[in-house]
Amino acid sequence: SDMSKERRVLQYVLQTASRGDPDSVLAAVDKYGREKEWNMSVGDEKGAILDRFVKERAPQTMLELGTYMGYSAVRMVRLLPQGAKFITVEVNQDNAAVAKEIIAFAGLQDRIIQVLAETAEVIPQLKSKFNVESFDMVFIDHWKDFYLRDIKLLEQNKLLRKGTVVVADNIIFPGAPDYADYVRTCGKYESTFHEGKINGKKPDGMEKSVYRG
Ligand SMILES: Nc1ncnc2c1ncn2CCCCCNC(=O)c1cc(-c2ccc(F)cc2)cc(O)c1O
Ligand SMILES: [Mg+2]
Repeated sequence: SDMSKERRVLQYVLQTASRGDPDSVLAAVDKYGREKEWNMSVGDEKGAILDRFVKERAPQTMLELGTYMGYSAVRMVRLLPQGAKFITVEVNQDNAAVAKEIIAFAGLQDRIIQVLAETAEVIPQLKSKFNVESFDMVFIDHWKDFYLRDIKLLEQNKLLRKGTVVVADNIIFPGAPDYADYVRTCGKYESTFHEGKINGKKPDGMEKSVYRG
């Protein structure tokens, strides 16, 4: 069978980006998405907003739900201090394999822990298996109808603390209305919406929710 779209993106990155240069890897994924085939990575418009959140929080421990091809992992880890712990969870084996190669090409493999699992299974194991006390920052970008279930799992497993910044992609499209309603009204978060288009045209945005502890 011919290769998947994700494999075509990987091939383009390997052929056009510079090994060990995360910015060139991000630029290659964005360029392929603009000129050849769109892909559901967070992209450069919302990515720039994410950059700002990471720089402001300077997290020592970070969790990502939904690795996909590793674009947002490369994007965020390139801004983290050397000793920071970054864990990213992906359920799709093929996409996780593509992500592993993209992350390695960017030279960030020693700074990213990739986990192949359903989020609901791994969240309760993070403290014991990955020696995590709590997260300074979380990026949620997996199945939209799992966002609410998983932020409640993070709360129940005491993985959030006062000041943890939880960022969720796709609040408008494909949409996570139950999640948005929860973080905005439950009283446990200081929540703000940050608009960012998909592929320069489709209205979307990310919710930034700071846990009150
Ligand atoms: N560890 C785990 N546990 C559970 N599910 C897990 C998982 N790891 C992965 N998944 C499964 C995630 C599947 C991808 C989720 N993302 C999306 O579905 C997504 C779709 C769009 C989109 C936009 C315009 C369109 F026209 C069409 C689609 C944009 C985005 O930014 C998206 O993030
Ligand atoms: Mg997304």
